[in-house]
Amino acid sequence: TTLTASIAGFDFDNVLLNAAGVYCQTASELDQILEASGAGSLVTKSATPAERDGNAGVRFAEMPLGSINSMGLPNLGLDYYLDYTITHQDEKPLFLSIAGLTKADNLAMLRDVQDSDFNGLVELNLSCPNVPGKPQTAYDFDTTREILNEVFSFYTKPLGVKLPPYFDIAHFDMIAEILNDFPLAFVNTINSIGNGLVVDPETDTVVIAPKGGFGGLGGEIVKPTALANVRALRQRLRPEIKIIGTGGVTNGRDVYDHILCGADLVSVGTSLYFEGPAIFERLNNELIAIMAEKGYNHLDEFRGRLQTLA
Ligand SMILES: C=Cc1c(C(=O)O)[nH]c(=O)[nH]c1=O
Repeated sequence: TTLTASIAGFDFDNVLLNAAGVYCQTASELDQILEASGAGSLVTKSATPAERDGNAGVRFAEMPLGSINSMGLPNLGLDYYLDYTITHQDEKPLFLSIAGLTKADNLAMLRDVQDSDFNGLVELNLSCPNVPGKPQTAYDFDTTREILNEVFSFYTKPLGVKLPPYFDIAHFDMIAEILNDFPLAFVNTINSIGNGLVVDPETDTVVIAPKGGFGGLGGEIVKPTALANVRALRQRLRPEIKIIGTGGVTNGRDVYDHILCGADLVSVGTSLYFEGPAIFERLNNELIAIMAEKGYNHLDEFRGRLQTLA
């Protein structure tokens, strides 16, 4: 059974990696993903130009069927993650995530990356839901088109975008129409479902401190939304634009379902947070077992082959 996939000429020896934000803040965490059996790649914590502390107080919590977070983009700054990825990019193809708080920051960081020795893939995060006062860029279609126009006027290395979940068929049409106009290597869908609210039944309070308890949802609970976004974008995007499926992965069947809906790679956030990097080997083994049951030897025998009912 082969679990290989490729994006923009990079060959991955298996489809799994971490979701940006999880197990990717420091070199020590990143090393654990890099060395984890079963992880085909890694993505760094979304970077801003300078180091950020992020939001104050309790900013992550487990909840039934998943997690809620309002980290507020804590990160060690672009140069830290550039250094890490440049140092290790010959071992595996790597993703560098950036999430500027302004268009100017995104463009400045991309110029730095363009002029650096980084030769991996950039994941431009247009979907951070947790910076107070900042909307999720990719819910603003005009701004999204404007940013991509400026990015591709100078950035020539492989680049993809991290998208928030959409919940309206017309929005799938609108974002796909924009993305199809650009030489994107991939899209990663979904980011957390923004601004959920969880109540602690013991204390009648919210469970995270920032933003009055509003935060991004991840884990099992988001799987149907994640699969819908993978499927809808696969059906609409040019085939050259690959898809990284993210959201709701807890077992091999979830990985299989993302691929069935059209994903080329699959990333794991909440479950990785709770189980640690050993999860990658378990997920690969479970995926292989499902493929064996169905008589598949290669992912492309079933990628994108979700059937509809007559
Ligand atoms: C980059 C910030 C993000 C954060 C965060 O740092 O709060 N949390 C998410 O669930 N998704 C993000 O994109």
